[in-house]
Amino acid sequence: MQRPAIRAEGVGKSFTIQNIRTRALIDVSVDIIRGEFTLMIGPSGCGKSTLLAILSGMTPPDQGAVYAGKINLAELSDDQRDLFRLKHCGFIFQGFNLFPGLSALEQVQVPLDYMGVPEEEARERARFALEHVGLSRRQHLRPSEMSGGEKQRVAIARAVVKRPAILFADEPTSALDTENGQNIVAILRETARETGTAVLCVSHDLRLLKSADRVLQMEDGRLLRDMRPRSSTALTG
Ligand SMILES: Nc1ncnc2c1ncn2[C@@H]1O[C@H](COP(=O)(O)OP(=O)(O)OP(=O)(O)O)[C@@H](O)[C@H]1O
Repeated sequence: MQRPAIRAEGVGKSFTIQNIRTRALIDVSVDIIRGEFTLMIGPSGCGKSTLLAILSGMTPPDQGAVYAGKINLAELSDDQRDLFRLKHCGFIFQGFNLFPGLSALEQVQVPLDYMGVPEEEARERARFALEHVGLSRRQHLRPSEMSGGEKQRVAIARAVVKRPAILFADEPTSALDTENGQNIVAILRETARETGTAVLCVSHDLRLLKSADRVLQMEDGRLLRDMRPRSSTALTG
């Protein structure tokens, strides 16, 4: 049975700047499934980042609901949504967002420290997460001593160490060459398969299409198509 980690229902979002209103999202309904690598594509400005921000509880929608289980994120306070993100969401960004002064092992431990996990357990879990991304031997290195691909793998380890229900990746391969990019995608897919995490990846990189379990295509604030490339079926659109 397909279990959604998060579900948007009739979500709408607009931004108004200098009296000009932009409808970033229009009546978007979608569920992101556990254990799947879902890719979200679409032209610049079509609403991908806004949807990602709403699904992760970073931004509240103007209309609609976002369910994590029975909890509607749209009804939570800012503090409650912050706590939801800390406990249940992992994030990976194009620019890695690592701390310059920390070793790989320390970077991965940071979220566990915030969550109050005891030091020894945090260290053990961080080591295991670095092993998952193939960096056991490089755990003492700082970002300046690592390649782009290695830095992104540390970022993945830092995101998965929390055992999040959902992992959001925003353009995770755009700063990497083909080989490193493919390596990162393989790790993200494996993470979904092995841990049951729902991985939602926003990307312009169409090379990722062949690795995705599911592809969501957006256009002008709407979800245009919902496809499963390997089974060649379009669920909608
Ligand atoms: N904070 C904001 N204030 C005003 N307008 C915004 C804001 N965030 C997004 N928008 C507008 O909403 C629309 C959707 O933007 P969004 O960033 O979600 O698109 P995107 O598909 O992620 O684009 P890209 O691929 O270029 O990152 C755009 O027209 C954008 O200008």
